[in-house]
Order: sequence, then structure tokens, then C-alpha cells
Amino acid sequence: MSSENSGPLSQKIGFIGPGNMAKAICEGMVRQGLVDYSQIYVSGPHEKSLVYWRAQGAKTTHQNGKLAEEVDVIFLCVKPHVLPEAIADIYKTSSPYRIVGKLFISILAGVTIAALENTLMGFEGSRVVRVMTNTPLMVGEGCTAYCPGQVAIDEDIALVRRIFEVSGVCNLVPESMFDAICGIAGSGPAFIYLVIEALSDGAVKNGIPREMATKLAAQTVLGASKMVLETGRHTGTLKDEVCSPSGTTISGVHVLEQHGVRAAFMDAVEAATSRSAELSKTKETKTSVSRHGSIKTPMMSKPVL
Ligand SMILES: NC(=O)C1=CN([C@@H]2O[C@H](COP(=O)(O)OP(=O)(O)OC[C@H]3O[C@@H](n4cnc5c(N)ncnc54)[C@H](O)[C@@H]3O)[C@@H](O)[C@H]2O)C=CC1
Ligand SMILES: O=C(O)[C@@H]1CCC=N1
Repeated sequence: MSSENSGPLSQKIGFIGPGNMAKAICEGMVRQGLVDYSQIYVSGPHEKSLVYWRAQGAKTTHQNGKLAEEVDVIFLCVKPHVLPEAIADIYKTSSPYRIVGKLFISILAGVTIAALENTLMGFEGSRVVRVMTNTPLMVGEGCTAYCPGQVAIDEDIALVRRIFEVSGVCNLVPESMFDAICGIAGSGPAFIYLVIEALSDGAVKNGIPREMATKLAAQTVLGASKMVLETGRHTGTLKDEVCSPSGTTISGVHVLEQHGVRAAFMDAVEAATSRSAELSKTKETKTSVSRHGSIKTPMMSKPVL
């Protein structure tokens, strides 16, 4: 595989699982001129979810194996419990000799590199990179972490960095951090939407029209985030600068502390982290797939398909 450091990518790129994350990753690449839709292949079982992609100019199929035959790089973008079925479909709908030396990039929560490599070992020379990312990729503000598998090569890493750096930040981390990164970066946007919605509700309660209230809340969160990232100053110091003695803010902060907001957010990140760890231990995500496309679960002596 060629490794360009600038300019458009030459590879054909496939997405197995044409959902929210496939769109976020692909749109980021297209918007930044890294690829155009003629290089994009997408597969999924439901016709309805492929219509959008064809309208953009991507090629679509219901057969994961046909996609894998065509492309150089395969993004795995299905839900974690669907992975065995999706991989089994690659085996069943392809000629294995045509799936040689492909790079698989997985964004699945709670699916380890070992599980991925195990399930893909029927395809000669497969390489894996595990990624955790988030939906703000869509607006160029993604937060991505990656960890290469055992046989991933420098070009694979360079490619992953290029794809995710055009749409935000991207860092190499040890795989042991993946559950915690899922807890903050993967799930975190939902926690913050909740904050924005609640701030907006508070403003609406006090007479601000909804549309204006949501814009004020979102811009305030954006501004606070930029302050943290661009000044590099401690969050406590930044908070103190907003809190005047006997002022409005400290009254609000007191209420948040009374309601245990910090502990609630810590608990939320911890719960999401634990769930990711739990997923990696479930039978579905530990399942492997034989060369013939049979799904083998660790709990069963016989294949279930
Ligand atoms: N949504 C998020 O914010 C994030 C999600 N992730 C991970 O990304 C993955 C995808 O998540 P979403 O895009 O949100 O899910 P989604 O539900 O939007 O997309 C999944 C797609 O897979 C398709 N699919 C189902 N069975 C299939 C099969 N056998 N073969 C091919 N395609 C199949 C579905 O029809 C659907 O279009 C998950 O594993 C999740 O853990 C990671 C980071 C953030
Ligand atoms: O909720 C989930 O399982 C996925 C993984 C990270 C964000 N969304």
C-alpha cells in the first residue's frame, strides 16, 4: 500500500456498516479533499441505509465480502454485537484469495485487537488498527485515539493519522486505555449535549426563547472548551475567574455542588468505561469466525452457523 504524506489518498476505502460513524469518518475525509466518493465503497444489509451513499457517488453492496475484495482499507463500523455476523459475511461472500494484505480499521467499542486479529486470521496478511473516536468528526472536531495491531506497518499508522487528523485530534495510546477513552471521548459528546440541553432549559425557564437559549448554551460550552485548550490554564483557575465574590456564578456553582454534579459526571465516565470493558468480555465480541464463515463462540463447542 502506498503511503502519501500529503495530497489526496490513492486507496479505495470501504465501510462495513453504513451508519452514523461511517458517515462522520467519510464526510470528514471528503470535506478535507482526502478522498472523493468515487473511492468509497459501503456495505450493509438494509437498502434504505445505502441510498444516501449512492446519492453521494459511493459504490454500495449488501455483501461485505464483495466490498472487502474491492478495497484496500476496510473500516469496521457495525455495532459490536453484530461483528461476528458481519465478518462471517465477508468470508461467505468473497473469494478468500482476493482478500489478501488488507488493512482493517475498527472503531468498535469494546472489541480488542486480539479478538479482531483472531477473527480475521483467515485472510492472509490482514492488518488491524483499533480506533476510538467520536461524532464531532463530522464538524472537524473529532477526538480520536488509535492503537496498531501486531502486524500493522508504518504506512497503516500514517494513514490512520491522516484520516483522523483532518477531522480533529488523533493520538497513539496503549490498548489498555481504550475503555477509558471510550468513556470520555466516545460517549462524552452525549454527556455534553445533555449539559447544553439543560443549560438551554434553564434559560428558557427564565424567559429566553428556545432557539436563542440553545445557541447561547452551545456557544458558551464552545468558548469554555477553547479557553481550556488554547490558554492551557488549569480549569480551577479559569472557573475562579468567572466567580466574583458574592456574585452570580458562585451561587450557581454552589447549587451544582449541592447536586453532586462533579460526582455525577465522574460516575458517568466510569460507567461508560466499565461498559466498554464489559463488552470486551461478552461472548459476542469474543466470538471468532472460521475460514468458512462459521461463527464460533467461546461458550459453545459447535459453530452456531
Ligand atoms: N455513535 C458513536 O458516537 C460512536 C460509535 N462507535 C462505534 O461505532 C460503531 C458503529 O456505531 P454507529 O455508526 O453509531 O452505529 P449505526 O447503527 O449508526 O450503524 C451501524 C450500521 O451497521 C449496519 N449493519 C448491521 N448489520 C450489518 C452487517 N452484518 N454487515 C454490515 N453492516 C451491518 C446497520 O444497518 C447500520 O447501518 C459501533 O461499534 C460503536 O461502538 C465508536 C465511537 C463513537
Ligand atoms: O454508545 C456506544 O456504545 C458508542 C461507543 C462510543 C459512543 N457510542
